[in-house]
Amino acid sequence: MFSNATTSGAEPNKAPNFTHTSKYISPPIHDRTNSNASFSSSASTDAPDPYTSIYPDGKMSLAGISLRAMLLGTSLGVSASMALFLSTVYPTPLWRVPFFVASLSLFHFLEFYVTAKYNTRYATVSAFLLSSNGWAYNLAHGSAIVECLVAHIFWPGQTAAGRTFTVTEPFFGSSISLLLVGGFVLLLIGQVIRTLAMAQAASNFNHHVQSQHQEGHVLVNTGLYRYLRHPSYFGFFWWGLGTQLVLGNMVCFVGYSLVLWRFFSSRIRREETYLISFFGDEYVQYRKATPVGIPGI
Ligand SMILES: C[S@@+](CC[C@H](N)C(=O)[O-])C[C@H]1O[C@@H](n2cnc3c(N)ncnc32)[C@H](O)[C@@H]1O
Repeated sequence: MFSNATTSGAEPNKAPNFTHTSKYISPPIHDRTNSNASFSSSASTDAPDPYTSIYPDGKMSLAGISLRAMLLGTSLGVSASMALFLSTVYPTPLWRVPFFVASLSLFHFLEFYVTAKYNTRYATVSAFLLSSNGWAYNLAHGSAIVECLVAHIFWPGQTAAGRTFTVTEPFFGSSISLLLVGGFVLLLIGQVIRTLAMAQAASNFNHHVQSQHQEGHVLVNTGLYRYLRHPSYFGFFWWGLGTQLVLGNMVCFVGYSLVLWRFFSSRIRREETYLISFFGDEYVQYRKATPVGIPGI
């Protein structure tokens, strides 16, 4: 589901170097009052380009961050409104598609927001996790939308979702299915646990698996980490399956289960090899005492 760009343990994440002196470093605030200093198209070549990164590695583009935040916020607002409209005013099972888009928008926004709040030095454009997951991730979500649309257009009333909500049933009709409730619960619990885990691990959390012990990286075994040894993966796994139950997708539910299980199984194996090399017996004992919460891992 994800490409090596995000999953590779070989490449430790590099935080932007704030002390680096380069022509791309932002000028002092008072210089910005001079129209030639930065935001004018006629700025000198030494002035930072407001549309590209003001940081040396190009990843912490403030323009890129604000653009993504605005697009995700817009997508969340529009799709959540559509889901509400299609489930109440004009009831159709297809409310599930905009609901899924709203969940995805919220997920990616929270990835960045929690990083910015609790692990600020890694709050780069890539912290949105929008592009680093690769084509397979986008294909998975695209397939989920297609399955839901195709199932409801060609086999209305025949799918797991369609049996629950026909076009004449209101959103909170009498026949809310266990699958739908289960999907909502998984999605909600998954999102909350993923977000809380990132906040609790704070600077010890990194979207890229670290292969070298960084200064200040300590073993987190309190909070959620006391009960689950990979709570953010636990959250992501169950959130992903929850989305497919809410969509009523049987094919993608099986596909997501297999792909997510394989992904987290191999990622956890690799991550734990590094964690044992960082923390030795302390991690071995922690691993023995603390479950993952994903079946078979
Ligand atoms: C994407 S984060 C995932 C953290 C954890 N696996 C989870 O699911 O919550 C990956 C980084 O977290 C670090 N990490 C994982 N478990 C940790 C722990 N218990 N304490 C400190 N760092 C941890 C790893 O070294 C890796 O660089």
